[in-house]
Amino acid sequence: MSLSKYSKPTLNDPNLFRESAYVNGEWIKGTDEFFEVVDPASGEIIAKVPEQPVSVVEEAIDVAYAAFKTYKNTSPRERSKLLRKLYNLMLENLDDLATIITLENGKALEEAKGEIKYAASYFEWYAEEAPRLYGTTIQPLNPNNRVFTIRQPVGVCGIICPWNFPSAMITRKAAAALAVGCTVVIKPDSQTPLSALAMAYLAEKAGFPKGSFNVILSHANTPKLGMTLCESPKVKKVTFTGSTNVGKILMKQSSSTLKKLSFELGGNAPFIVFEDADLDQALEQAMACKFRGLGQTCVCANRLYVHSSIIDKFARSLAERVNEFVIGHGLDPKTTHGCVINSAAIEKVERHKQDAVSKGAKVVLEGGRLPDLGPNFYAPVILSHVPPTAIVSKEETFGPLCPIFSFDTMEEVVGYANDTEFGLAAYVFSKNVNTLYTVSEALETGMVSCNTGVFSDCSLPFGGIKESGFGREGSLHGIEDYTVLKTVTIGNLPNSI
Ligand SMILES: NC(=O)c1ccc[n+]([C@@H]2O[C@H](COP(=O)([O-])OP(=O)(O)OC[C@H]3O[C@@H](n4cnc5c(N)ncnc54)[C@H](O)[C@@H]3O)[C@@H](O)[C@H]2O)c1
Ligand SMILES: O=CCCC(=O)O
Repeated sequence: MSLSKYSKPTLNDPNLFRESAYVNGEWIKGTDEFFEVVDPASGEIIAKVPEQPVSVVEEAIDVAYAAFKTYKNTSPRERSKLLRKLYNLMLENLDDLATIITLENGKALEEAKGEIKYAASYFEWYAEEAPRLYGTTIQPLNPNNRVFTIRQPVGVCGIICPWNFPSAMITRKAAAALAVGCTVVIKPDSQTPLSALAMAYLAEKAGFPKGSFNVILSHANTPKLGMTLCESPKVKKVTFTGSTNVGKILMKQSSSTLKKLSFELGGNAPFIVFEDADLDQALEQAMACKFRGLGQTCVCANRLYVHSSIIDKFARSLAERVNEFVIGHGLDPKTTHGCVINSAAIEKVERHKQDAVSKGAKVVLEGGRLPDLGPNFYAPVILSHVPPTAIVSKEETFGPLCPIFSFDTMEEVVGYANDTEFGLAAYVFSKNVNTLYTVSEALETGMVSCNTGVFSDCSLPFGGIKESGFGREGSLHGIEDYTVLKTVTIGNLPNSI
C-alpha cells in the first residue's frame, strides 16, 4: 500500500476543505505567512493555512462583540433550530468530516466517524437545551422585596482546542455557547485546523449570523493570539482544552480582565480492577479505554491497577488482544488503530517505558516503533508489576503505553490512585456494588466510570478537579458555564393588599 495515495482528501463535498480563516462570515487569508498541515501517517502536506497576525484576532473579537449585541436577542427557539441544522449537516457530511479528521490527526477512519457522531451530538443536545434555561424565585428575608434570578449569555467566548479530538473538543464548547446566545472565536490546534474550518463552512450553511462563529488560525503566533484573547476586555470567557501547563499560562493572562474561565486539562486516569471483577469485561473495557486514539485522550487509562491475584493473567490476556490490532494508515479500511500525532508523543512513551523498566517493571508486550509504516507509527507497549515510583504513576503519557501496577487492598489502591495532582477520570471494575460505591466516593476525580471504560456522552457533565481543571461541559450543567447569573430584586412592595 502506498501511504502517499491518501495525502490529499477526496471529499464528496470539496467545499468542506478550507485553507483560510473564517471571520465575520468571510474566508480570509489575513497574511502572507502560512503554515503546513501534515498527515501524521504519511508525512505528506495536506494543506497550507494562513498564520493570523494579532490584528486579525482583534478583528475577530470585534465582529464577535458586535454580533453578540443582536445574536443574544435571538429567541431560544431560533438558536435551537440553527443548532439542529448544524447537527443534521454534520451527520449528512459524516464521511467527509471523518476523512478530514483521519488525515490531519491520524486516527482510524471508524474512530474518526465515531468522533463526528460524538461531536455532532453536542449540537443536538444543546439544540434541546437552548429553550430550557431556567432561573429561580427566591423568598428574601425582607418581606417587602421579591427576588428572582435569570441566566444571561456571558458574551464573546474565546475557544482554544487541542488536536486529539479536532471536532468534538470544539463542539462541546461552541454548542453550549451558541445555545445561550454567546458568540465565539475558535482557535484550533495548528496540527488539526481543517476540522474547525469544515465546521465553520457548515455553520454558515446552517445560517448562523455573520460574526457569531469565527475561526482563527495560528502556529508560531499562538502565544500572542492566546494573550490577545485572554487580555481583551471584549472577550468575556475563555474556554480551553489542553495541557495543564498552557492552562496555567492562560489563567495568569486572564487575570487582568478577571475573565470567566473553564479549563479541561491533563489527566492521569487510574483504571482499577478488583479481584472479583468480570475479567473478560474488564479486559475489553481496558482495551477500549487505554487505546482509544492510541492512548491520546485525556480520559484514557494512564495507569492500570490490577489486584495481585489476577495481574499476570490480566496482563497476558491484554497482550493477546492488543496483538490483534491492525496498525496502519487511518484511511485503510483494514486499520483498527492509526498513528500518533508526532514524534514527541513517541519520545514520551519511550521515556516512560525506559524509566519503568529501569525501576523493575516486567515487559509483557515489547511494542515499539514501526518505521516501515512511518515515523509516527508505534506498536503498543504493555508493562506489568510497574513499581509505584515509576514516572508514569505521576505523569500523563498520552500515548500507547499500558503500565499495570499491582495492589492488594482497597485502601492501598485508592491511595495510589489519588496520589497525583490530576483529577479528571477514574475507572473501577468490580461485581460488588459496595466496592463500586465506596471507591467512587473516595476517588479524587471529576468523573468515575464503573464497569465500563467508555463513558463519554453529551448528556453527562464532563470535567475535572485538582489540576485537571474546572468547569463542566455537556449536560444541563455545561450550558450554565456560558451564562452569568443575574439576581433581580423588586423592592418596597406592600406586604398585602
Ligand atoms: N480535560 C480534557 O477534556 C482534555 C481533552 C483533550 C485533551 N486534554 C489535554 O490536552 C493535552 C494534549 O493536548 P496538547 O498537548 O496539544 O495541549 P496544548 O496545551 O499544548 O495545546 C492545546 C491548545 O492550546 C494552544 N496553545 C498552546 N500554547 C498556547 C498559548 N501560550 N496560548 C494560547 N494557546 C496555546 C495550542 O495551539 C492548542 O490549540 C493533554 O494533557 C490532554 O490531557 C484534556
Ligand atoms: O480527550 C479528551 C476528551 C475525550 C472525551 O470527550 O471522551
